[in-house]
Amino acid sequence: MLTDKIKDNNNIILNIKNIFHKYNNINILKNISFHIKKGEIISILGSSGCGKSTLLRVISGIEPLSKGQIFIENEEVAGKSIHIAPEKRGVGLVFQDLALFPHIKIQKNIEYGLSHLNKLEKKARVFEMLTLVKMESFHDTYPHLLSGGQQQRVALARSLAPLPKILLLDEPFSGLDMNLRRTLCLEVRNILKQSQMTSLFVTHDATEALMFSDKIIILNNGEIEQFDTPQKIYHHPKNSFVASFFGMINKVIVTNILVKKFPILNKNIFQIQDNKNLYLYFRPEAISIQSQTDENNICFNAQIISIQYFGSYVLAKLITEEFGNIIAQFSSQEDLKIGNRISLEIKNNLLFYFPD
Ligand SMILES: Nc1ncnc2c1ncn2[C@@H]1O[C@H](COP(=O)(O)OP(=O)(O)OP(=O)(O)O)[C@@H](O)[C@H]1O
Repeated sequence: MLTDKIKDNNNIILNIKNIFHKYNNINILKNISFHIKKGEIISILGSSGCGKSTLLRVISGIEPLSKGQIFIENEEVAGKSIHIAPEKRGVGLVFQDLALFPHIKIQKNIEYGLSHLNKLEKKARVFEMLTLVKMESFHDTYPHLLSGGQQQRVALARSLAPLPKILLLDEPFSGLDMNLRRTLCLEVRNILKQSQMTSLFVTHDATEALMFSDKIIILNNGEIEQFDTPQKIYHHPKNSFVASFFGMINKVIVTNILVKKFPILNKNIFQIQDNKNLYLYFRPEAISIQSQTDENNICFNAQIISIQYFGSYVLAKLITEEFGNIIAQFSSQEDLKIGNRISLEIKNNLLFYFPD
């Protein structure tokens, strides 16, 4: 209905329309379009140099746009002959190098950016933000006396204090050790959800993107490969680039011999053109020890040639007649030994097919 559509449009906080950005005449961002609704947390995931930070800089206004349009709450902030200054866009920023002022206490650090409020309002806002990030007892402390994770929480409180329309986070956890990184990632997600803050988060860590986001943008060489929920991106990747982004993946060429052996493959691949090689992809965890023969699954035998232990799971290198050498993930509770012959299966819905 029209009223639903209008409501939906009003819900859009950031709208990016066909944007391009060039450095030294080289296109770094190429025809990027997407939008973010109120309260959504979106990640931009991509390898080093693909343009993630450039995209954030263009949205914040630190970099001018080469072409296209950017709207924040329906106001055009960048476009043909329009460039609203960064401080007037209502955008909050959180970077890896926190940029807390070292010589002033936490309370004053958070008050920075609240000059439009009176003394009482400032105090109330600082307390509210410190409570949100569970740092209220540290208001009278200097930044250098806090741990890395605590400093990052204060930096978040400072960016949230002016109540920005959208928060841009550029690899905010990358300076921290892995355990703290994962814990803080979930904590920050809860804080952002609690405050209904619309957020755009840059990372090159696939697990972090899966944990943190409502939706993920996969960026490759300045272009969007896929924009979808973590579940869809992981289980229904659009192409081999996206499928390969989340850790190890097995890749096997589809031959007539393979299709003859596993007729179920034929059912799945009818849409593929004849003149292109077609590859079958499956993740190590898609392989499981066969419970019973099911013609809808791919069932095969393998011999274990090596086992790598990771605590709760193991990665086993297998040799198979059908697929050559492949990698499988099993629970470390399984009693597996090098040289064992095992019967395995891959569920039909865990197979991907892409031309290459
Ligand atoms: N100021 C600049 N002048 C010229 N080229 C630049 C400038 N800033 C970035 N680039 C180039 O633009 C491309 C994209 O850089 P960007 O920093 O956006 O990548 P990124 O995806 O954020 O990478 P990383 O994950 O390593 O931070 C890179 O090739 C980089 O060398």
